[in-house]
Parts: sequence; C-alpha cells; structure tokens
Amino acid sequence: MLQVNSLSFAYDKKPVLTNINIKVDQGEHISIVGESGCGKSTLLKIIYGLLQPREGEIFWGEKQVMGPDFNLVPGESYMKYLSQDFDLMPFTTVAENVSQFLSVFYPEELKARTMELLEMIDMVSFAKVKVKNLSGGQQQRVALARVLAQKPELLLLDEPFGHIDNFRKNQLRRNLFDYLKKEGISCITATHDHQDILPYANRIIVLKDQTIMANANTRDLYNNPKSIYTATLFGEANLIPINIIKSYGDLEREIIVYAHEFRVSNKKGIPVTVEKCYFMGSHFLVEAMSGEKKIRFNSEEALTPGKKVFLNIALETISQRLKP
Ligand SMILES: Nc1ncnc2c1ncn2[C@@H]1O[C@H](COP(=O)(O)OP(=O)(O)OP(=O)(O)O)[C@@H](O)[C@H]1O
Repeated sequence: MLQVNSLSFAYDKKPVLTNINIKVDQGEHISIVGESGCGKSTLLKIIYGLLQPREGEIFWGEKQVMGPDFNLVPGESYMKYLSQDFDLMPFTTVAENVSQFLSVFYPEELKARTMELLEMIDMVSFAKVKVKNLSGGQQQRVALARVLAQKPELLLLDEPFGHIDNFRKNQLRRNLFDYLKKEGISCITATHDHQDILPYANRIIVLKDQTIMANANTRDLYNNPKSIYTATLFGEANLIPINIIKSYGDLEREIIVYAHEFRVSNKKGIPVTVEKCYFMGSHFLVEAMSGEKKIRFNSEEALTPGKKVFLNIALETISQRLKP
C-alpha cells in the first residue's frame, strides 16, 4: 500500500502542493485530475522520488520512499514512472527496448513475454524497427511496454495516452488497464481525459489550489461532483439555480446538471431560447439562455437559433444533487 502523508512541495517560493494525503491499496487504480498546472505531474514525480518534498513522508508498505536528497539514483525497483518524455534507447529495436529488463537466462520466456507486451501495445510488426524511426505515439506505446516488462508493483502514469491517436487509444486503454488488474498492479494516472478515468479508476483525486479538493469513488464523484470544477472534468456541465424550476421556486440553491441530463420538450419545463447549436456526431450540443443564465444541453435534433424550447431534469437527478 502507498501512503502519502502531509506532503507539501514548492519549486521556488510559491507552493505547488500543500498538505496532500493519499492512500493507494494494492491493485487499486487512482486517477489524479485537475486543471493544467495544478500539480499532477509534480505529485507523481515526488512519489517516484524525483523531487524532494518540503514536508511530509511517503511509504510503500513499511518502506519509506526517499527523495533525491537521500537517493543518488532516483526511483525504487517496485515502482515505475512513465513520464511525458519516454526514456527509450533510440538506436536499438522495439523488441530490445521492451526486453532489456527481462532475464536472458530464460530465452523462451523472454521471447514469449516480449511478444505478450508487444501484442498489448499492438506493435508486433514493429519488433525489429529501431525506436528512433518511430512516431511519437509509437514511442509512447513502447515506453509503456518497457515499464511493464519491469513488473512494477506500483505504476505511475503521466498522461499515458497523450501522443496516441484516437484510432488506437481505446483499445490500448482497455489492454493496459485489464493487464494491470490481472497482474494486481496498483496504478496512479495523471490525466486530463475523462475517458482514461471513468471506466478504469476505482477512485479519483481532484487537485485544485495546491490541495485535494475531492477524493472519492469514481461513480460517486461522477454522480455527485459537488463542484462545477469537478463536474467539468467529466464533461459539459451547468450550475443551475434550482429556483428556475417552478416547483423549487423557494429554494436558494444551485445544482450541477450535465448537458446530457436535460430532456428537451416543446410543451413544459424551464423555458430557454436557443443561441447556438453544434453538431457533435451522436447528438447536438445546444447553447441557450434562460433569462440571463446560459445553459448547455444535449439535443437529439438540431435546434435553430431563436427557437424556444423547454428543458426538464429528472427528479432523481435533482434529489441526488441536492444531497449534502
Ligand atoms: N521545473 C519546474 N520549475 C518551476 N516550476 C515548475 C516546474 N515544473 C512545473 N512547475 C510549475 O509547477 C506547477 C505544477 O506543474 P505540473 O507540471 O505539476 O502541473 P500539471 O497539473 O501536471 O500540468 P499539466 O496538466 O499541464 O501537465 C505549475 O505552475 C508549473 O508551472
């Protein structure tokens, strides 16, 4: 189990992280999310031992993770960090990069394991290609296989699919997270992309203003994000004054409503006037005004600017969001 206790860090005078506490169980997958510059990469680097915290301690089980002030070579053997720069050997082949850390005393096993990892990253046909001749996305995939070959107990991933095209991303995500689950490898992923999170993370940590704003089970946080900052990490979301719904006229509260949670009606609901309509493939994203309030909602049909429609929110959604 990883335990981060009361951790604080600054590169210079300005604090980047303040009083961070995190626990990660064996086999658990955590996502760290938050706006650009909130300290996601910094936190991973501290956990891996690349940066020295100003305050706080990190433990893996009973063992304390020491920072660069105490360790000449950063990093611990049970932990691997896949950074945004890939740390590959450019003049050797893909297969050699992946198998570098496997035992040469068992050549058959080495071959089988290299193939298993190359299949996972969908790069079997590139086994003999030198890494310097690969694209950025291909190099990122090799870097991933290379860290997995080292059988870490804890894997730290910093934007692991940042360079990978959409064509491959979904399959690679599934392959990777299934593999980690199967092997019982704990994982912390720093990401902007909610598709990296929702299907795979057991828990989400939201960073904002140097601290942990939320630390909750993935579904619970999605269903009741409590802040528009958190909700927006999952998709298009609105902060709606509840009293624009007639039956809640006396309540001075705001609730978060995702764009897909509105139902469009021609008869009754919250009256809005359409301003803009964007084709999103599976639906249209509509921007509309309810008085001074802008609302973004999904619609199955294209709605023309100036059209008046009514919006409805399911009662279960309202009561869920009104929960403290
Ligand atoms: N080497 C550095 N020296 C000084 N400041 C740094 C350094 N690296 C990062 N920072 C600053 O620390 C803060 C946190 O940066 P960090 O890279 O951890 O954020 P992030 O959440 O990972 O961002 P992104 O999502 O854009 O990758 C930012 O304000 C950044 O400008």
